[in-house]
Amino acid sequence: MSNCWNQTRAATSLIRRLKRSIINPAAVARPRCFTTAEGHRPSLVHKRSLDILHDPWFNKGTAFSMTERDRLDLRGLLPPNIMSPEQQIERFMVDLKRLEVQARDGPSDPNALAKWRILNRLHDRNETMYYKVLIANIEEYAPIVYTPTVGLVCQNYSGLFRRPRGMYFSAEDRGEMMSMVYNWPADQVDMIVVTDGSRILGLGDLGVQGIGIAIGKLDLYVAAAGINPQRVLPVMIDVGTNNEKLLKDPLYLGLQQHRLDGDEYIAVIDEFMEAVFTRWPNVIVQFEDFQSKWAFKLLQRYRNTYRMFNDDVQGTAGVAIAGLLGAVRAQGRPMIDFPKQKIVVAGAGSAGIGVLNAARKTMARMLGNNETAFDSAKSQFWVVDANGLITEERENIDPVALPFARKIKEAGRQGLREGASLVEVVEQVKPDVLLGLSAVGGLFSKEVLEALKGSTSTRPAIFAMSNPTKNAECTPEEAFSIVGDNIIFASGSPFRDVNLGDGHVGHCNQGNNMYLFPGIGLGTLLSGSRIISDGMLQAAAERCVSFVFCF
Ligand SMILES: NC(=O)c1ccc[n+]([C@@H]2O[C@H](COP(=O)([O-])OP(=O)(O)OC[C@H]3O[C@@H](n4cnc5c(N)ncnc54)[C@H](O)[C@@H]3O)[C@@H](O)[C@H]2O)c1
Ligand SMILES: O=C(O)C[C@H](O)C(=O)O
Ligand SMILES: [Mg+2]
Repeated sequence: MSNCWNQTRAATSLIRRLKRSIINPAAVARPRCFTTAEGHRPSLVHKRSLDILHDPWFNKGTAFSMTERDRLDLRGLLPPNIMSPEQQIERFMVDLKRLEVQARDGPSDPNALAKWRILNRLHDRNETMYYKVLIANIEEYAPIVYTPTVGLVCQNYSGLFRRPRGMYFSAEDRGEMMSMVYNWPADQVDMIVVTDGSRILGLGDLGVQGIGIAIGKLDLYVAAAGINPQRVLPVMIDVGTNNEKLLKDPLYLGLQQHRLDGDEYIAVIDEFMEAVFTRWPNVIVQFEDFQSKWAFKLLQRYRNTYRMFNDDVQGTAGVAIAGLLGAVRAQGRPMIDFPKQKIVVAGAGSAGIGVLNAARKTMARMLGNNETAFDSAKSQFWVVDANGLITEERENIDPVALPFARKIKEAGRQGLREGASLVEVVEQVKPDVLLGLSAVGGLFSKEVLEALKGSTSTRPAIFAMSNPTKNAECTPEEAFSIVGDNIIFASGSPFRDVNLGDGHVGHCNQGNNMYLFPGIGLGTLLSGSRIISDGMLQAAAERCVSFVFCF
């Protein structure tokens, strides 16, 4: 819910300066013969000649000085004119900016994939320059290296794959992971983002191609939290895929078998966790885009033993809390009014339930933090999934959704029943907030938005948080035109602000866990905490609120 990259950058650059030796890529592991930007901290490089030019961690391309060229056996391997890093970037940006002549970037940027390719090639040959470009233009290129373009990249990954990035552990590697983990060249890894590709954004099971999401998340760890790019590791755990199209595609790069399940599945993830924490005991592992069925189970299984968290469950929750509190403020009410908000949530998966749990805890704290407070907080939520309103009458209810099932009598008094449709629920409840984490594009239809006009709030909030762009529950244009100019709007993927006429702007805030997960990782790294506790996540969410401007 924030357009606050500037503040985030200012904060992280401050931390970076304070903790330079830990997290500044320029200051760590630089080869002895290189001159760093600050001109200090030499470090050893054993490579010579073309091996250096082909190593993205050390390659400086045309920016190698004459002395460096002599020392590293590079003389004659590069054009003679030595470029400054600034000139190199200028030359690169000419190439990239050419794509913006015909089309400005944005949610439906037709050149997004072409831009991703150009940036990815730079990432492959010169990491330092890649991150300089990304950090300097983060607002512009986050939607390219991250959501929404990363979704398209994952969908097409088998075709786009050129050079490997990160590690792949597959079901075929059972029994081997403890030794495989030593194939990674870095002796220190601070951050791993791991996925099993089972629920990539709102795009479903993309199997091995889901590694793109781990790469995109780690790009933000480097660009927004200043983590050393040599100490990040994207990981794909390939236990197969249930995506029939991929299973039939001869060019698909992953295991062509159905997903492992049950104990077999857990055994693979257990082996992976043991292997990475044996080699890098201080690493932090972010679980990303695991289908809900496993997201909660794995979080409970590991969270008290390993330094890990689940971004979709816990990162999203923190950002949503920041947005929900920001909305209360934008309604002109004191934050303490948060427990009075009526919230309809569409989607009861890893993200929806994560948000509900955190919102309930936050409300309960505001109400006195006792059993009664905890109980009365849950009465503020109405949860609708693919089968409609969730009540205690629901058969085979998912245990994680059970605490939010409405009592059937209570629902009846409101004119609602088990399985009531989203329109009916919005009509009857008249919520202050309508929040979507359903992965269903267009779910907030004209009828649903019309119903929200009856909200008891002067400024109803609509959070269409599903990704990527086409999966958003509604667009800001639809929300402003149907519900009215006064709404508070946020989306998971970036949209442009809406021109409301007469010089008025309908602001589209962004509600994406990218505003939190880099801070969760950085905070854990710097604090040295052995686990990532609820208290830490709550503190992170509260910090995030202070950066939020909900228009
Ligand atoms: N903005 C963010 O930071 C952020 C963070 C995490 C997830 N997400 C997005 O949230 C979406 C859901 O993620 P998830 O992990 O919870 O997925 P999931 O598949 O586990 O859950 C989806 C939920 O939506 C429900 N649903 C399906 N059709 C529905 C309908 N017609 N009406 C109401 N509910 C319906 C399903 O029953 C299920 O409960 C994805 O698009 C993902 O990209 C966004
Ligand atoms: O990846 C994102 O953009 C947010 C979130 O983690 C998601 O799964 O949609
Ligand atoms: Mg995710």
